[in-house]
Amino acid sequence: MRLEVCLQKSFGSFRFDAEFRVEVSRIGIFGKSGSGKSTLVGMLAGLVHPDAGYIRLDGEPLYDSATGVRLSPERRRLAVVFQHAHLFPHLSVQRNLLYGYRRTPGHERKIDPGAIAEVLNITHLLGRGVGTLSGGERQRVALGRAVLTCPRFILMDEPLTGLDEGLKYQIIPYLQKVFSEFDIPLLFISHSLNEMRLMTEEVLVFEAGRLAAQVSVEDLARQRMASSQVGYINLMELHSPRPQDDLWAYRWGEHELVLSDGANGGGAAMYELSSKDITLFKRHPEASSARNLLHCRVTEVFETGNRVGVELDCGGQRLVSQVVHDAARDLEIRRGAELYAIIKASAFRRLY
Ligand SMILES: Nc1ncnc2c1ncn2[C@@H]1O[C@H](COP(=O)(O)OP(=O)(O)OP(=O)(O)O)[C@@H](O)[C@H]1O
Repeated sequence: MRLEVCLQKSFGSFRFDAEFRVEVSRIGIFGKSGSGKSTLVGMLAGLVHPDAGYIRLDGEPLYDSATGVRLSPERRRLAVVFQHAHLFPHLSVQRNLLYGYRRTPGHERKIDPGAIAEVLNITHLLGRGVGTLSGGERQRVALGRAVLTCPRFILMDEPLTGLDEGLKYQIIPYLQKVFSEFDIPLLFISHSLNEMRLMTEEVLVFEAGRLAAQVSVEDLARQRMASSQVGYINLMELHSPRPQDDLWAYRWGEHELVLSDGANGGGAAMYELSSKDITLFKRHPEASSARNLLHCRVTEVFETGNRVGVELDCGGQRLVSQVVHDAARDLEIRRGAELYAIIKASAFRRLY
C-alpha cells in the first residue's frame, strides 16, 4: 500500500497541518491526547472534511482540494474500528458480522465469514445478542465486521483503550493473526507504545497537529526510553516452557531463561522485560541470587537522556539494557565488548 497525505484542517485554535507518505502495511499513529490523531482518521475515512490538501491511495485520489475530488466514505472502501465497538444492538453477532459483507459487491468479497469468525474465536458467539458480549468480544466482532467488507485498509482508532490490561493483551494476538492471515493494510492509532510495537512497523508521531517524526517502531521505542519510567521494554516471545523447581525454563537462542511467571499450556507467550531490570557485569560473577546469567556481546551503544543504552547479542537474541555513564566507563562498554547480563526470574512480566 502507498498512502500519500497532505492535509490541513482547523478547529478554532487547533490546526492540523501534515504531509507524509507511507509504503508499509502496518502504520502507527502515535501522539498525546489532542494531537490530532482522530482528526486525521476522520479525514482519511471521509468523515471529516479537510480545509485543503490531498489523500492518495496507491496513486488514486480519495480527496484533492485542487481538483475537487472528494470520494464519499463508502467509495473510499476503508473500514474504521473505533474505541467503542459501535455494534448494532438489535442484531445478533452473526448479523453484525455479516452487515458490511452483504453490502460488499460479490467480486470484492475475498474473505470467508467462517474463516474470520474462527481466527477471531467468535464462532461460538454467532447466535448471541451483542448486549451479552464482553468488551473484548465486542471488539473482536467489530474487527470481524470491518474485515469482511474487504476494505483497502483498516483504520483502528484506539481500539484497545478502555479495556483493562489483561483483556487488551488477550485481544492483541487475534489482531496480529487477522492482519497477517488476511493481508489487509492497517493504520493503528494508540498512545500506548507497547501496542504500537506489537501492531505496527512504522510510526507517525503527532504533536499539536503537526507531524513530529516518521520513524520505525524500534526507533520510537529507543527515543521514548529516556522519558519512560520503565526504560526500554524488551518484548520477548517465548515457547514451550519446562517446569524447573517452582520456576519455568524457556529456551531462548543459545540460552535458557528461567522465569517465575510461566505460561500454562506450553504455546507461545509474550513477555516484557525492562532495560532497567538487566544488570551488567564485566566478568563472570561467581554466584548471584538472580536466576539468569547470560554471556553477551555489545552490538550497539546509544545515548538516551542521562543514561547509556546498550544493545546486546545474547546467544543470537537481542536485548536492550541501560546503565549510567559511570557504569558504562567502569564496564568499558563499547561495540564488541563481552559482558554478563544478570536478570531475576521475577523481572519478566507476561503480557499474553
Ligand atoms: N468536531 C470538532 N470540533 C471542534 N474541535 C474539534 C473537533 N474535532 C476535534 N477537535 C479538536 O481538535 C483537536 C484534536 O483532536 P483529536 O480528537 O484529533 O485528537 P486526538 O489526538 O485523537 O486525541 P485523543 O487521543 O484524546 O483521542 C482537539 O483540540 C479537539 O478538541
